[in-house]
Amino acid sequence: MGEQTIIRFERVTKQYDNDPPVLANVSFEIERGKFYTLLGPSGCGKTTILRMIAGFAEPTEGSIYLNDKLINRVPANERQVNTVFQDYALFPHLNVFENVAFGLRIKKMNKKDIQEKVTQALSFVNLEGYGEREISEMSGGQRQRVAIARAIVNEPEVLLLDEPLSALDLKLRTEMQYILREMQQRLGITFIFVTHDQEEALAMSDEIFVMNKGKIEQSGTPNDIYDEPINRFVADFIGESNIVPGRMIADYQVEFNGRQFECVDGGLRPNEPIEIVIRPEDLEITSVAEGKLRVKVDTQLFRGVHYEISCYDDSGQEWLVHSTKKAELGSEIGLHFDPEAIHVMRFGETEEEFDRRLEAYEEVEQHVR
Ligand SMILES: Nc1ncnc2c1ncn2[C@@H]1O[C@H](COP(=O)(O)OP(=O)(O)OP(=O)(O)O)[C@@H](O)[C@H]1O
Repeated sequence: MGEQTIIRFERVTKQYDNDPPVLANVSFEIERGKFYTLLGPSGCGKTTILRMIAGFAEPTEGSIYLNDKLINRVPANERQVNTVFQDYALFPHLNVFENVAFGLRIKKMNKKDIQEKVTQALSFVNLEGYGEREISEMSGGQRQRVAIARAIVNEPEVLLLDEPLSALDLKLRTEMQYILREMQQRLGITFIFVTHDQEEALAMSDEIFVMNKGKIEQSGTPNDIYDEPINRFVADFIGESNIVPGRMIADYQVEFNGRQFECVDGGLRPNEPIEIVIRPEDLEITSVAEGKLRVKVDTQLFRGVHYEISCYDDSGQEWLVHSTKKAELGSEIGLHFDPEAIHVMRFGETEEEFDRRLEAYEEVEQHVR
């Protein structure tokens, strides 16, 4: 375990009754002082991971370590971990100050220290001077900040945030994203943030775990995940992509659309079936003669910063283009892209599907030989 590791999951499985496991054999490490995001569709197991870190649920199998200590059975109140919930879970009959002071009063801290710590926590979330307000007098965004102040006042080592922004409107949500990110950097606390919003994850995180059906499909920095998705599930979930089937010819050479193209990816076997990803913003509109692909423009939407243009090639494959240039509906155009724009993925939506397909592929290979 690295020096920086604060939390470690080792082959953790969580199963309720005889249902299929909601988490299956999950292993990962969380480093101190970073902003992590668990990203994935509803029901993939994000909250289950948070609940196990907080101590509200126990793993069925496997081990969870906090600061190198096995904590599978350590009660929630003995962990240096605090949670901010989606519904804030504030006490409506207490004012802002008392909501934030609650944990400190339970710890029987003296009055002067409580005053100092609560004032500091409120100023961290830009709510200085709001202590005497009732919760009912606070807006959604302000309540969210009270909930965060209540969590950080306990000086946890890890702060868990379960979709804390999902009840806010878009403008407030963006504002809170800045506040949270900035606060995490100032406090240096490890944040583990749960969301199903990929833009939020990309904007805020040092590291993202992309989850699907009780597994982590891929972990990495926002750039890694966006630029180098490992499979179709991740590519589809993070941003918009053109995903087409193809074949590896050799290192740095792929075939798709019946033609060969240079790329910068290698390391896969010649002839291996692959899928290639090209992001819509990496496709450039040009003349048919100059384009690497020839397509017909089908629809076009103005999105403010760019046009979102849907085109089809002769084989009926759709190509989505984000372009600052406008195209003419129904016209034939060329699409240009650089070798760096081609990202090669192993074929199949998920790792499991990939393994099944590879087995089938190897069987066919043996027959051919
Ligand atoms: N106490 C429980 N008993 C039985 N099944 C449960 C229990 N808690 C969670 N589950 C199931 O575990 C799965 C994962 O739930 P979890 O809340 O971790 O998902 P999630 O990714 O956080 O989803 P969401 O984004 O909708 O909150 C779901 O299918 C859920 O129904």
